[in-house]
Amino acid sequence: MPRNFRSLAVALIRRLALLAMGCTLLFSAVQGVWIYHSVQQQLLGNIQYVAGSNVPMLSVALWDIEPEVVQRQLDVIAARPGVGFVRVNVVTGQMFESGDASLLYHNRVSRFLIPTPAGGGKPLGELLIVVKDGYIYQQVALSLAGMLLGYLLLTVLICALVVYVLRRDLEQPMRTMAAFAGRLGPQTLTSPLQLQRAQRPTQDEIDLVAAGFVTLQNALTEHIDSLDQQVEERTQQLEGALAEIRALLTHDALTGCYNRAFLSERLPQETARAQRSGQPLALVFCDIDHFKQINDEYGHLIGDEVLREAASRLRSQLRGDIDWVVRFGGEEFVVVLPDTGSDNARQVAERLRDAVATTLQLADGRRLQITASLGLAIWQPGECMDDWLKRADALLYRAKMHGRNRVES
Ligand SMILES: Nc1nc2c(ncn2[C@@H]2O[C@H](COP(=O)(O)OP(=O)(O)OP(=O)(O)O)[C@@H](O)[C@H]2O)c(=O)[nH]1
Repeated sequence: MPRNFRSLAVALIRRLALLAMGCTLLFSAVQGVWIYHSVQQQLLGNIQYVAGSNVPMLSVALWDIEPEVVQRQLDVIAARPGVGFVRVNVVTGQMFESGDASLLYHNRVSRFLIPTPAGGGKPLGELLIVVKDGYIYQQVALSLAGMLLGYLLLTVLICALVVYVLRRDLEQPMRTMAAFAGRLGPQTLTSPLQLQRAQRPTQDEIDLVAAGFVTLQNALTEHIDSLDQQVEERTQQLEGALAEIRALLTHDALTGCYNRAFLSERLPQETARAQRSGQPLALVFCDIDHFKQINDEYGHLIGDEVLREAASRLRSQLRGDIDWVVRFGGEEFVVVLPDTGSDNARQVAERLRDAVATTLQLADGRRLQITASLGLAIWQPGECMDDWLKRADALLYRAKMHGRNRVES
């Protein structure tokens, strides 16, 4: 988890809580004013009622001059909720009080005339009921506290519900997708994304993102497959090119025979093997007769064709996987015959001479007679490669001297 990570749910809850707090304060202020007025109205209504029910009794008590009764009645009124102080001013100058007299100067005062019991004549006095403002504030505070508690509970409930829905429908699937993306690698690329969400008839944003993931995954898989295919194709091309390069390193491009580099590497191996096994090893030096004349008379392209034809005819007479032919240079070929003694080698050399000696029919209708001279030398144990080649070359020279188209051994 990154250090600066902050969950969406937490961020949302913080904002929701702040908003709820702001709204609660605003509503509370409005509600407070409204509650204050309604409590005040209710209290004044109560005082009207109290006055209405007590003034007749006070009137009788004053008329009958019963000060104890008047005082007792005032005490009853002063004990009522919201009433702070009560006073009766009698026209005779007498005064009765109950409650906290200091409230008289700072609080709302309701005044009621006390008529005579018969109702006629001058009033007997005046009843003053002082409302206790503290009582109103207390009532307002109580109502607001209850309301705030309600708001708080509602906010907590809403936040809990939001957290639950966010966790289940947003946070968990997103965490699963993040973990899935984090685990993605060549081995896991084909493993499906499993969100484990309940089946719903509708789709939401998470489903869209998950579908996008699957599309991306498929595209990646396809891309990697096509890359694999390209790599395979390129590898095959490279291997083909490498095989060609290897063939060029050991083969002659014109005739397809082995080249001299191959001869230098392979011939010592053959002599070592012959040394170990005691088996004979023969070498035939073969040279096309009057090849310069062929070139001069028919051109180099025909000369090349003659070389290709001669090489093919030489190869056709040999054991494919045992004997081998080298283009030694120009129109000279070296044929190596492992496990071949002098009699057999002589027969093979004659066969080679016979195969090469032919008349070629050219495209322009002309006919071209070709022959070859051959020198056959059997390897002598301990003999080095150069000496052996020189011996075969000397025998070839002798075949040329003795009239060409022949084998000397
Ligand atoms: N067309 C062609 N000619 C080549 C190639 N390599 C060498 N030659 C030619 O082969 C000829 C060999 O001639 P020489 O060495 O005088 O031998 P020759 O004419 O065959 O005479 P003898 O060997 O005595 O019968 C030269 O003219 C070379 O230019 C090649 O790859 N293609």
